[in-house]
Amino acid sequence: MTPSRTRIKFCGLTRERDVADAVAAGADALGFVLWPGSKRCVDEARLAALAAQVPAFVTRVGLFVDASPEFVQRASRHLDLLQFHGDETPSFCAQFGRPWIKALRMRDDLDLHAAAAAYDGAQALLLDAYRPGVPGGTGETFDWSRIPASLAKPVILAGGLTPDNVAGAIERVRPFAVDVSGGVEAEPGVKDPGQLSAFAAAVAEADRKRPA
Ligand SMILES: O=C(O)c1ccccc1NCC(=O)[C@H](O)[C@H](O)COP(=O)(O)O
Repeated sequence: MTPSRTRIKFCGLTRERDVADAVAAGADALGFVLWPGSKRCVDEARLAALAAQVPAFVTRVGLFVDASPEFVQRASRHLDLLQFHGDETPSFCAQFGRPWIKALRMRDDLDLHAAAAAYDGAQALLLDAYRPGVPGGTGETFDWSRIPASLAKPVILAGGLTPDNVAGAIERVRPFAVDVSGGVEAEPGVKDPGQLSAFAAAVAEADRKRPA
């Protein structure tokens, strides 16, 4: 499938004003980190408040890192899509009967074709940088040439994207969507409205230059 435009997911939102700014900038999806080890973590009450502010047709994504099934189940009341960022198995991810995606950290030995086959129930694979001991939000890029031109699942490209490098990433990878957290922040968990708009503008510009 060749999408007509690159979707945008802004991740790690913690504040109402950032949700409003991200939607105004043109977000297709907003990510809420539900892992207590993150500076961007929101608790269930914050999640409920932020999720209630998201308009129709903008996807509310919850990020989990090896969470308990009970927690995922409870949080999913406020979510449209589940994103699993830890060592969750395909059957763990599928047990909630909700749409889900799997984040894969690009360790040197990761076989993407095998992962796409294993996680065949996923709606997409989110490819992120690998740093030992850090499940996500590293602010680091990885070698995009490792992503095959054709994969059995749509690719969401993440890891160290910024308004300055996202156009090159789109040109190189042609992902279904791009995901950014640190590259549009003033500090962890605090988005910068100018960076959100600049990122969305860079994506739109890259799409305009994309061959038909
Ligand atoms: O952002 C976090 O703190 C985080 C913690 C644990 C798991 C995932 C986390 N973020 C996941 C994301 O989807 C980020 O957007 C993605 O890793 C890219 O982050 P960045 O490199 O900062 O753009």
